[in-house]
Amino acid sequence: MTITTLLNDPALLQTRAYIDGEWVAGEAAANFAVRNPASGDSIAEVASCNAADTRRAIEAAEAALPAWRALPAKQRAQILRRWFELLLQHQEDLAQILSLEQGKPLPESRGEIAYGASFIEWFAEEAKRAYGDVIPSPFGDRRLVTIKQPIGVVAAITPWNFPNAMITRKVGPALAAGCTVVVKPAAETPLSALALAVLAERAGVPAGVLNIVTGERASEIGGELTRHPAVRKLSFTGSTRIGKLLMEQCAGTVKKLGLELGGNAPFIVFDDADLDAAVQGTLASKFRNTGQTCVCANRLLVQDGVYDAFADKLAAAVRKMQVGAAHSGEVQQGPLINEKAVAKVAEHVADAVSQGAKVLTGGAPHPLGGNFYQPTVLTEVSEHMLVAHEETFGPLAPLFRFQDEADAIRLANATEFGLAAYFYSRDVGRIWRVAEAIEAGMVGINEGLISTEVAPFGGIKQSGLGREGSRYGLEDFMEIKYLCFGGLNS
Ligand SMILES: NC(=O)c1ccc[n+]([C@@H]2O[C@H](COP(=O)([O-])OP(=O)(O)OC[C@H]3O[C@@H](n4cnc5c(N)ncnc54)[C@H](O)[C@@H]3O)[C@@H](O)[C@H]2O)c1
Ligand SMILES: O=C[C@H](O)CS(=O)(=O)O
Repeated sequence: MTITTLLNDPALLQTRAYIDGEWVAGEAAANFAVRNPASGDSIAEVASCNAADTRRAIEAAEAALPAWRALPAKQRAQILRRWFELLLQHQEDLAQILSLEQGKPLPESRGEIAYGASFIEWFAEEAKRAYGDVIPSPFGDRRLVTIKQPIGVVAAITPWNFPNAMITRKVGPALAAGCTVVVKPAAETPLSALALAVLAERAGVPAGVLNIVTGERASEIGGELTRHPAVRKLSFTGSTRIGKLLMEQCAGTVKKLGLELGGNAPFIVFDDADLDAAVQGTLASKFRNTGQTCVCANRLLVQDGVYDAFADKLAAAVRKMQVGAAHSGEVQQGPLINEKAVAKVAEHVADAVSQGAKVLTGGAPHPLGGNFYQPTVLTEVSEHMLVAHEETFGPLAPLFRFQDEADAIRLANATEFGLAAYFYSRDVGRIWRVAEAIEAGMVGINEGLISTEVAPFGGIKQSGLGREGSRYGLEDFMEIKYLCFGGLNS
């Protein structure tokens, strides 16, 4: 299947990098292959950029900054609005591209395109609300105000698991604030990023305001983005390991940081929970994107009295899930992104079983082979197992037992991560006690799907810094300037 036969608008399939409003092959005129994770087939050959190309992109963003930041916010908002409308008009094509290069089922890809577009819509509106302050002056001869100004050139480095939304969740507020951006998408999924740039160009985003630097040499490109003095902020979404590395690299030029990192979400089922609702919440939270989201339930903590009933209900629901390639028909679980991801799931299952866990369903690679793994439920899992401390990032639901509320909170918080957490209870006192005690940036209460553009997305502890989306998201791309007007009595 060739990708262009799937598209209504084949021009959305770009394979060159986008620098200073030009589609370029890159200095070395080299390419790298983008592959379909369901089959391993090459989908396209994409420009492989190097440090020199990255410098050119940063210089283009720097040159475009004065005019873009000087544009009245309402005009920036109008351009973002047009981009949002184009994203929705081309939702099907963008979803086809996304499913082919990332593997998620088409309904999930359509959902991601709508979710990604919602950030552009939201920040088109927020652009016009970057308010300052008038501060009551303690001085008779002075007046005090603050104004908000864009941080400047932003570098954005994004992951493969949401190759559309993780870019718009950064570029939306950055452009709304008056910043210009250089994006380095994951080498696994550059086509979605390039398609976003095609539509941004059509929407009227000026040359140099948005740049897409594609390539498989992440450390070379990232080295330039994190050390170049013209870059004033790095916005990174990815693993905690790489986030820490990039933090260190940014220190030399004291860049502002936005970090959306790894997770290890607890999903707590109390004995007063609606078990059917908890099962649906688990399917939504644990198995979305075949378990490859940062906010996936990673540990299911189930109170002793309902453990067996919940385990049986969950296993029955998981067994019904269809596994297959996105374009093979109606499936709920796709392939993992690569064989390394499959190996990690297999390692977590083998480690747990070797220490006494039981396989209730799944527990082995899928008969389809390749990057497909059976959706799996393990019982009798304990906190000494790898799956208790590491983010699995795959279709594995490990069930831990707990006795009481204090035990649940202790287990839930026994991690260096603090991105998302979930719990099911119908006791209002318990809900408030647990919601306040749990160490996470976002908490789903009787709900497994919590992400939306209107709410602050982000974590605490080693899950990151800052928030994306919501009314807070624009602040993360702005500086506050304090103005003191003196001499009023002279
Ligand atoms: N908190 C969030 O919002 C969020 C969202 C999605 C994914 N994640 C996390 O990301 C991880 C999975 O995504 P991943 O495998 O793409 O993560 P990753 O950290 O390996 O890669 C993320 C991005 O960083 C780039 N990168 C890798 N090494 C680099 C280097 N040395 N210098 C510069 N760039 C480099 C990659 O090319 C990619 O673009 C998981 O831990 C997941 O929890 C977090
Ligand atoms: O995994 C990355 C995304 O942030 C997940 S979500 O779609 O924003 O919940």
